[in-house]
Amino acid sequence: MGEVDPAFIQDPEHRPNISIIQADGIPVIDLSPLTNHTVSDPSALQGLVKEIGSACKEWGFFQVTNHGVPLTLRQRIMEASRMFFAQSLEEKRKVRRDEKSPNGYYDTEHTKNVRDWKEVFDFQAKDPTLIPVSFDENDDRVTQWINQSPQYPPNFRAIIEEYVEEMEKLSYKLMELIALSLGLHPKRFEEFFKKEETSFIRFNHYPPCPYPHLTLGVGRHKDAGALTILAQDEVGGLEVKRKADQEWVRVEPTPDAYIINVGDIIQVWSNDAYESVEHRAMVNSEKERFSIPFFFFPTHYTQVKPLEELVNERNPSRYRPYNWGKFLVRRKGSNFKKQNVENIQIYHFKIA
Ligand SMILES: O=C(O)CCC(=O)C(=O)O
Ligand SMILES: [Fe+2]
Repeated sequence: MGEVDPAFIQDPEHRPNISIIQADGIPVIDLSPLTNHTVSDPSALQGLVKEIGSACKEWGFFQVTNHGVPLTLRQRIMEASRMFFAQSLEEKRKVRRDEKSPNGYYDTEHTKNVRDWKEVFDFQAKDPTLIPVSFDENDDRVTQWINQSPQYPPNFRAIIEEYVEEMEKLSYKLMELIALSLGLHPKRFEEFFKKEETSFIRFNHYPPCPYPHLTLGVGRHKDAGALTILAQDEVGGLEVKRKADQEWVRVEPTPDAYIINVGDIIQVWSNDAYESVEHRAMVNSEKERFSIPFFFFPTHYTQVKPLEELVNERNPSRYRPYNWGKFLVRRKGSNFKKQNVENIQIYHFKIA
């Protein structure tokens, strides 16, 4: 093995610590009260809502069990992902993304301008997805992002579509619980997503890496959307920055659980009551690893700002409104290739 390409090397202060701390305490929340009661009967859900609220406040991350997503579907999609990535680079590049059409395969993603040790396949939940042409505030034109259909495995697209439907169902349930935990109407968030959400699903493949002390599968970052629902395989590697002491702690794989995290949009909607937490993925020198995050994103025309019910004179709004579609377009462009400027972040909209 030759020298590592410098594009992959993390600055010394961001390199992974090989002697990891086990995450004690990422809450595991049993969602079975949801299947036994409907959210229209909030009293039956009080305990659950409280657990969700504390997890969002104290960790920004939690795992859910009894979530209703069939295990067989999860196994099928994991297997399909393995089959897709096992193909030659030439085959995968037939469904490659480019700057204009950001869905499909690529292996050159950068997080904070350092290259990630991974390859990826992205697929929009809605096909087509409506999105602004550019991040220029004065440009009102809207375009469509469409999906690419890999030829192999043959039923990949159908499995993805079935799985995305389950991810959407779970996202809506979680948003209802989060709304209740903030004292809001359970359907408060629905209008931001219905029909024209910009959500997407990502297939991550982290090949074995001979330099696990220098590189990361995904560098430290916060998720920009509302919620992320992550399936990770049994290898493990996800690390979360624990709010209590700012230490990196590992989230151990749990076979049938999903890992949920609050994204930047919930941080803004809740006016910082719930914070989006930094996380990253380690690579492994021996084993390859697969993960599948679903990013629940609102409609492109959503103006993201703290909810009126959650601000008052004593707790004034901490953010200026921003347009989600413009934010997303700008973000996608900068993840695609190394740039010399910092990525757009929600703190750019923070009211000092
Ligand atoms: O693979 C993982 O465990 C995390 C991936 C992630 O954080 C992301 O894709 O945003
Ligand atoms: Fe992430």
